Amino acid sequence: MNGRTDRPLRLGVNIDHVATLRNARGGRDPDPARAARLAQQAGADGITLHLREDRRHIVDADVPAVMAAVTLPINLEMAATAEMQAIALAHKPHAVCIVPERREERTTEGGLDVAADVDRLHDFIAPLRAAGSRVSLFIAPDEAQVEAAARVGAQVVELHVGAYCEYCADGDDAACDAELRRLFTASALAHELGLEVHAGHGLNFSNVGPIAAIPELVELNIGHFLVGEAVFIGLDAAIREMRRQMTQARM
Ligand SMILES: CC(=O)[C@@H](O)[C@H](O)COP(=O)(O)O
Ligand SMILES: NCC(=O)COP(=O)(O)O
Repeated sequence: MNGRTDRPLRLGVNIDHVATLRNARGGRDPDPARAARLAQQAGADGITLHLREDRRHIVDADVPAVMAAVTLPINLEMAATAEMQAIALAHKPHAVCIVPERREERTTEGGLDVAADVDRLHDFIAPLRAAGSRVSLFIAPDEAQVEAAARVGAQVVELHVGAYCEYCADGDDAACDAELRRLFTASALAHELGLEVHAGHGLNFSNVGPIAAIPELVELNIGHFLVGEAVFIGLDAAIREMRRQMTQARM
């Protein structure tokens, strides 16, 4: 699998888990808006934040605070609910990424089942697009889901790379390679259908290279690892190193 491409690859820094740490104690520190500012200074191309229905990390007030803190494009991740749609329409972020959510899950476990919800998602997306947000769907690298994403009017798909990251971490090379192939195939199909292709979830310094080499990808969203790594080397250094590895993988 050769990923040689001239297409630039953006890094969206997800600051959710700065809020996780803040919420562990209550109060204001550490401040996700400050993290977003620092990410911008370190060379991030965008800021991602996920306003979960249970507000376990990002809370409503973080959305305007982060938007005011940076000039970068904001990618608001959210479930396809009426409450979240109203919030997105009030703030009009650059991008809205619709993700599946279950309260019991520890983190986003899988992709959105777009194929099973075509009519509802079509109607849900239309006002977001009309308000000027680019609409992205967070999906598994599955051809039926990519085709459904194109049908419902999404402009972008973000491929969930969590399974690939887990197989690689477990040392299951066969499953890791098979998942990587699925990601290459889904990316090529999405691009062919006119969708912009992003990827994210669980990326770190050990697994980002093969993903960054997928030629159709134009954006990676990375958060949990970068916030964790910030404890050891600082957020600025963690973001710069991730950028370096992404660029290297692209060459
Ligand atoms: C959808 C997604 O992948 C991200 O939002 C990220 O994983 C951080 O949020 P959670 O850890 O709450 O899923
Ligand atoms: N959509 C994926 C994202 O924003 C970051 O995921 P993670 O790096 O926090 O797992």
